This record gives sequence, C-alpha cells and structure tokens, in this order.
Amino acid sequence: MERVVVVTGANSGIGLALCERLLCEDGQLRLCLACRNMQRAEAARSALLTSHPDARVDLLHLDVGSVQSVLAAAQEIKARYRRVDFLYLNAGIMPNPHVDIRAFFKGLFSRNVINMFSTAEGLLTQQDRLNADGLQEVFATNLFGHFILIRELEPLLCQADLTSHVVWTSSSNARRSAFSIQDIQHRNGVEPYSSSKYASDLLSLALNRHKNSQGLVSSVICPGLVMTNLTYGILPSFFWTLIMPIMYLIRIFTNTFTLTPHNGAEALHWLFLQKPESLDARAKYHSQTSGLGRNYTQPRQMDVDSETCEALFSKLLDLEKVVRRKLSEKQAENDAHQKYLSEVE
Ligand SMILES: NC(=O)C1=CN([C@@H]2O[C@H](COP(=O)(O)OP(=O)(O)OC[C@H]3O[C@@H](n4cnc5c(N)ncnc54)[C@H](OP(=O)(O)O)[C@@H]3O)[C@@H](O)[C@H]2O)C=CC1
Ligand SMILES: CC(C)CCC[C@@H](C)[C@H]1CC[C@H]2C3=C(CC[C@]12C)[C@@]1(C)CCC(=O)C[C@@H]1CC3
Repeated sequence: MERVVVVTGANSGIGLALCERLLCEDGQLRLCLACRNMQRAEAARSALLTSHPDARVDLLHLDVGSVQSVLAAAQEIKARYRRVDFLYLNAGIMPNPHVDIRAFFKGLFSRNVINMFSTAEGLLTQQDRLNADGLQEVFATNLFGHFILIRELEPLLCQADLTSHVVWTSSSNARRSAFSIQDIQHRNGVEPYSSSKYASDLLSLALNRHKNSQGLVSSVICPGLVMTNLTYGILPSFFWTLIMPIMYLIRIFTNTFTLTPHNGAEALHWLFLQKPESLDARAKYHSQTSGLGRNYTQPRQMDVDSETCEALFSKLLDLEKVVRRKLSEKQAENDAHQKYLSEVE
C-alpha cells in the first residue's frame, strides 16, 4: 500500500531536505508539498523530480497563517487521499528578529555560553503583528493553523486499523518562561517564536493524550541550528559569511549545530523509520551532528506538564469555535452582499 506523506513549508530549508530524504528512503511514496508560494513549490517539485524522476510528488496550496486557506487545503487533501500516514507540521516563521548584542557578549564570557549558542536564550526577540483573522501572526502560523489542519483532517488521521503520525518541527528555542497560558497568542511579549514553539511541545503531548486511542500519534523534533532562509533573516548575510568558520568551530563543542538542512532533517527522517508505539510522548527528538559530521537523533525529555497541556488544548478548542463563528458570519455577510448586488443589477 502506498504511504501518503504531507509536509507543510516544503518548498525550502528543512522541509525540502526532508522531502529529498524521504524519497531516497521510499520511492513509492505519495508526497504532498503543502506550500503558500506555488512558484517556489513548483521549483521544489522540479528539484525533487530531477533526482527522483519516477516519484509521485503533488503540490497543494496552503497558507497555514490563514484559517480559510487551511480549511480549503484540508478539503482538498480529503478529496485527494484516503489516508495520511505522516503529517509533517514544518512551516514556521520568525518575523523581524532582533539579536541582543550586549547579551551575546555577556553570555560569551559566562558559564552559560554553550546553552546560549544552542538555544539562543536571552538573545532573540521578535516583533509580531495581527493577521487578517485577527490572530497574532507567529501563533497563527507556527501553531494554530496546524492545529486547525489536524482538526479538519481527523477523519483521515483517526482511522481504525491505521496509525497516522503527526510530527511538529519545534525548536531548542521553545521555552516555558516565554509562554503564558493566560496569553497563548503571546500578545504581550517579545518572544512570540519561543512561545509558539513551546506551545507546539504542549499541544503534541495533549494530542497523544486525547488521540492515541484513535490511532493518531504526535511527536516533536528539534532540527538544531540550521542555515536556512529563517536563520539568514536574523543577521545580514555578509555577517553569516564572516562567522561561518566560527560556526563550524563551535560544532566541535555542541552537536546541536547541525548547520545544513539535510542534517537538520535527521530527526524528521528518523521518525519516519520508527514504530510509533516505540516513541515517548514526552520526548523531543533532536537532530545532532558530531564534529566529524555524523548525524544521529537524540531524545530529550521536554519541560511540559499535563495540567498546562490540557489547559492549552481546551483554549485552542475554544479559539477554534470563535474563529469558525467569525468566518461563517463573514461568509453570510458576503452572501447577503452578493444577493443584494444581483437584485439591484
Ligand atoms: N533553521 C533553524 O535553525 C531552525 C528552524 N526551526 C523550524 O524549522 C521549520 C522550517 O524552517 P527552516 O527550514 O529553518 O526555514 P525556511 O524559511 O527555509 O522554511 C520555512 C518554510 O515554511 C514556509 N512557511 C512560512 N510561513 C508559511 C505559511 N504561512 N504557510 C505555509 N508555509 C509557510 C516557508 O514558505 P515560504 O517560502 O512561502 O516562506 C518555508 O517553506 C520552521 O518551523 C522553523 O521554526 C526550528 C529550529 C531551528
Ligand atoms: C551577534 C553575533 C556575533 C553572533 C550571534 C549568533 C546568534 C545569531 C545565534 C546564536 C544561537 C543561534 C540560534 C538561532 C539563531 C541564531 C543564533 C541566535 C535559532 C534561534 C534559530 C531558530 C531556532 O529555532 C533555534 C536556533 C537556536 C540557536
């Protein structure tokens, strides 16, 4: 039976590297690249087909930052496929990043230096904004859009006699202290990225608690520090070129500097090969690369508790109701307007 794999944010970076690795693993896959930019998606598909001419690679328009787009994409997936074996929730943004240079130099001469380089703790802030649905953009893209996608795909993901595996691309930057259950969208802080990634860790645990019995298994990975569009956006590109030799030097001390998208996709690829029942719901699976360039996956316990994960799950269900109601009100207004226009014509 051919397996169906859907990857969000598959047109570049870690998502695209994962697709390449999956096709090397299983040439019979039905691979669906779910992307918001169809031109880049086409380019990604052509690149994949160049190295795997017989592969079955489909494209799907999906902007995870727009609830309407998620609903339309989910409809399309349900129309196209009878099953989804793997759903990789990989699309993510870090808009308007700012590096605190003073904190960086302070951290450089502290005992915390390795942790600072692996997690960016205390170094990175972002400026977020509201999207067209009235949600904080980082929360909407990195978490909520993916949550709605899972909810819409439940008929495919929760089938008797078939285990479906949902995999979140989280981060070492996910931190409990950046997240507040009173402010799940992170309206009042300056670390929306860190907050959204911590929320994905919590949500994965909640999904396992609620959906394992229905055949849905959820896992979380961290790709390490990978040089992609997202990272290049943090500092000017000439700066990265300058510090690249230093980055390879740091790799000797921390295996979390995976650097290439291929290496960063290690844990995503590793999960594809595992039996879902052998996985730990409280573990985050880290892509690691040794100083000599050997890739491996290391599980580490996440800093999550059942109470907070249940509270987040219930808040997301409430927000889903609000957003769906608003969308149907907007739809009704549009329909009434169209009716009025056709009557006056
Ligand atoms: N690079 C790193 O060091 C780390 C990355 N990560 C995570 O890895 C994931 C992949 O990022 P990475 O490969 O690094 O960066 P890239 O910027 O290369 O990839 C991000 C992908 O997400 C897509 N995307 C962004 N917003 C949306 C949206 N609204 N709808 C659909 N697709 C969208 C992008 O598409 P488009 O081309 O249209 O922008 C792109 O394909 C992210 O979740 C990121 O947070 C985690 C830890 C470290
Ligand atoms: C100011 C300079 C001399 C050096 C700055 C280095 C930093 C830009 C990097 C140190 C740790 C890095 C890091 C990330 C981005 C770049 C650093 C802050 C990530 C936040 C990228 C996205 C993630 O999800 C996790 C990464 C952790 C480490």
